[in-house]
Amino acid sequence: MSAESRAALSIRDLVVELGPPDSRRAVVDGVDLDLRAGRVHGLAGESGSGKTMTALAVLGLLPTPSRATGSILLDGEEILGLRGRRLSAIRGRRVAMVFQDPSASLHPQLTVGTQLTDHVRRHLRLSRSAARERAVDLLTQVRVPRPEEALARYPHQFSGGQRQRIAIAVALACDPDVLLADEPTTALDVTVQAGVLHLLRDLAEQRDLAVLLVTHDLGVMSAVADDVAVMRHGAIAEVAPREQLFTAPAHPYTRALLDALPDRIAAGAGTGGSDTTPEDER
Ligand SMILES: Nc1ncnc2c1ncn2[C@@H]1O[C@H](COP(=O)(O)OP(=O)(O)OP(=O)(O)O)[C@@H](O)[C@H]1O
Repeated sequence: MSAESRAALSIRDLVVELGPPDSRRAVVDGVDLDLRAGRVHGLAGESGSGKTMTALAVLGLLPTPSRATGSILLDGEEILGLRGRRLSAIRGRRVAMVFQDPSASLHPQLTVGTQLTDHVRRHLRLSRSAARERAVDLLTQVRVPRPEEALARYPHQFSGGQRQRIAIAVALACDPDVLLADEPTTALDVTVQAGVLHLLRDLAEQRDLAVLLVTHDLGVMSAVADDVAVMRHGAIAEVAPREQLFTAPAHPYTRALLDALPDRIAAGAGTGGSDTTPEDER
């Protein structure tokens, strides 16, 4: 625990090894990371550095065969190694995840309304009308235009940016404390990326949500992350507040990553964007 508020999620000495016991390979090798309520924590690093495996370990979603050791505390409670009902009680309810491809979280043959209301009715035991009200409220929060009408539509009837907003609404349906977002804007047009990133930033603040934003793109970090951890070869090379990381990187690897960025981003200008849904996402 630090002098500040206790971390919503605290990862210590996480080691993830993939493969059968006789040929295990460590892809995460001693990661320490604290996620705090109301903040966006960036996890950057090149492809294959172990960012996704770190996030998947939190939710017990690692590929098999694999082994994860260390500690992952959710509000002080150990969740690494949980299985069955104890894991289900956490996955999607207290810790939720959105992926690069929103289709991974959305059922193509169910309306948005059904997906949102089924989820909250099952987990929160709400009446049909209360669940519908909550679904409209969630779609409003993620800034999907005309939320009442959106409930009756199917995922393919929305643009990629809107689909990702809907996937975020589904992830937030049970009011989790922690949201893991793995490359949530990588598949989107540059013009709509900024809107989704700013949405994550606002949701963290408004809902007191701890967000882990996994991306290989430091430009994305410069737009929204409060703190940035840089990962390399399965370990954290450096963690720092965004400003500090961009202006005075301590680790040579971070400096090399920053040197490879266009000047506009390295200066901390970010990817721009606004708080509203851009017209071309509608
Ligand atoms: N299903 C899998 N089976 C075996 N090895 C895997 C599997 N998924 C990932 N790996 C390996 O684990 C290592 C870490 O991968 P991980 O996906 O965590 O990296 P990453 O930093 O998220 O990269 P990227 O940005 O490319 O997703 C890589 O060497 C990768 O090849």
